[in-house]
Amino acid sequence: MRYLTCNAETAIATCHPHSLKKTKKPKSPTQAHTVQHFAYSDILAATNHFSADTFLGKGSHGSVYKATLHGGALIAAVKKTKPSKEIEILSHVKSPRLVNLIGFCNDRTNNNNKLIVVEYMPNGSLHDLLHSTKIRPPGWTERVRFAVHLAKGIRFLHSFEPPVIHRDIKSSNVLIDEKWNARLGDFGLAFRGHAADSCVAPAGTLGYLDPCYLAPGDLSPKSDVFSFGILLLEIASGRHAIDVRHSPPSVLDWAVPLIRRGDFREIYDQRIGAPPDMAAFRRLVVLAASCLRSTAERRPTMAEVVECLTMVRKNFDAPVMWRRMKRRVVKAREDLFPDWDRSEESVRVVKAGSRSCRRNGKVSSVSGVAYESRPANHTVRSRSVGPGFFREMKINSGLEWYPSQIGSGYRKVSRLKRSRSMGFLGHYGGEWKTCHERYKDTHDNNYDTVNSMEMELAKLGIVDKKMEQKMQEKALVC
Ligand SMILES: Nc1ncnc2c1ncn2[C@@H]1O[C@H](COP(=O)(O)OP(=O)(O)OP(=O)(O)O)[C@@H](O)[C@H]1O
Repeated sequence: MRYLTCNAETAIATCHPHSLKKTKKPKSPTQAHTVQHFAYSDILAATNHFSADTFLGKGSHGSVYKATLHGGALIAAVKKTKPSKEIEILSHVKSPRLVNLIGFCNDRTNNNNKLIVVEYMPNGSLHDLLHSTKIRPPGWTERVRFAVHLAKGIRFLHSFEPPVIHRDIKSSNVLIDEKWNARLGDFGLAFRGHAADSCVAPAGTLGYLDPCYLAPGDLSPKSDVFSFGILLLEIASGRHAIDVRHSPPSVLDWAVPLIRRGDFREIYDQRIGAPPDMAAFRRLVVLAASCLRSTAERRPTMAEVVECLTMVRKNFDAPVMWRRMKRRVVKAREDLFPDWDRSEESVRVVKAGSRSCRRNGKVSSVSGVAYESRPANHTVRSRSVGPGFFREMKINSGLEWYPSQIGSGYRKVSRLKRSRSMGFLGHYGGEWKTCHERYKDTHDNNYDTVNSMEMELAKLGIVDKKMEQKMQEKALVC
């Protein structure tokens, strides 16, 4: 993809070179941080004379190389940059959500140019992750996580007074660090100032460029919001911003009518299957559509985008959290009671009550899906359960035998007090016992609440703080 205007000299704003001031105290230091001035000979040595084995990639301004500096203590990326405000801007902004500047060096091959040394991102770009056919595309949790990281990075830039406007938000400028966090890089087109100060030609990348940004005076942080909206659609659908193999080629023209019609299932990336929470996915793409509104003023601010995405992320994470919690509790119980007869075990997890379930007259506090881990020779199944099932369970409080409604044989169930409750029954000493009862027997402790077991596990460090809080909220039934 090419820049609409890629003459960096004209594209970079130089109108107001006053220092940056932040309106809100940021989490990370924002004062001009130490920028190292490297000797050209050091860069040559660090990149092995810009050899092919240190080559990382090629952009429209030149190649990027991996550099090993300070005797191996610092790994960085070195790239050529045209005369621009990139170094000045980057030296004032530093955040874990950005590819930060380490230093620079005068380019001996062209005195007008500089080589900039930035943090090395070992896991490539978001563009490669989403579109490469050689690797497995990232799953939903990762995608939403990347979107939140990126939104926070842009919010950070916009929170300056005057704001920093990136102007080139796209998946190839989002790089992934060693901890698999997404960071925004390439500030070659970045501008700081207000629209009125802008005297530079509109610039950006086709497919991501705000249609409202036609003249220098049109520039605003909302142009970044628009590009971020395109990127959100790219993350959700796995489609390129512009792909001539599709009709319409633009992800915007394809997805927005589908969102308007409520055809959300058409949008998600089919390569990774349906999102774990369709309602959260709907919120994600509706947020993308609001970032793409044709009137810039009607688009949300990046602070609002972060708020919305954070909520979406919680919904996406919830099913994963539950699976992880179930695994941890099972493992913890196995560690504590090695003699537990797993083949006789019955595990029931009931997920959160859905609105449709309530509407259908099913049990109000329990959803329609139950997951069961059956005795060893049975496979794990899920099925819908109606009100009758739970009515009976309410009457028969405590532990009861229940005829199996799927397959043959009997299973043990525990009383379900609340939605999202989970019960474990084990066969021990000829009796069915909950892990809580078993624990009481073993340790002769007087535990009076169903949460005590989990609290104990937390004390042992088996369950982390977050999990502990979650379990207290949800009151596991043992
Ligand atoms: N800090 C970095 N760490 C690791 N790899 C990097 C880093 N910066 C860039 N790269 C790699 O180099 C490639 C080229 O980067 P560059 O920013 O010059 O261009 P681009 O963003 O791909 O395209 P354009 O210049 O058109 O915006 C990237 O795709 C990426 O794979």
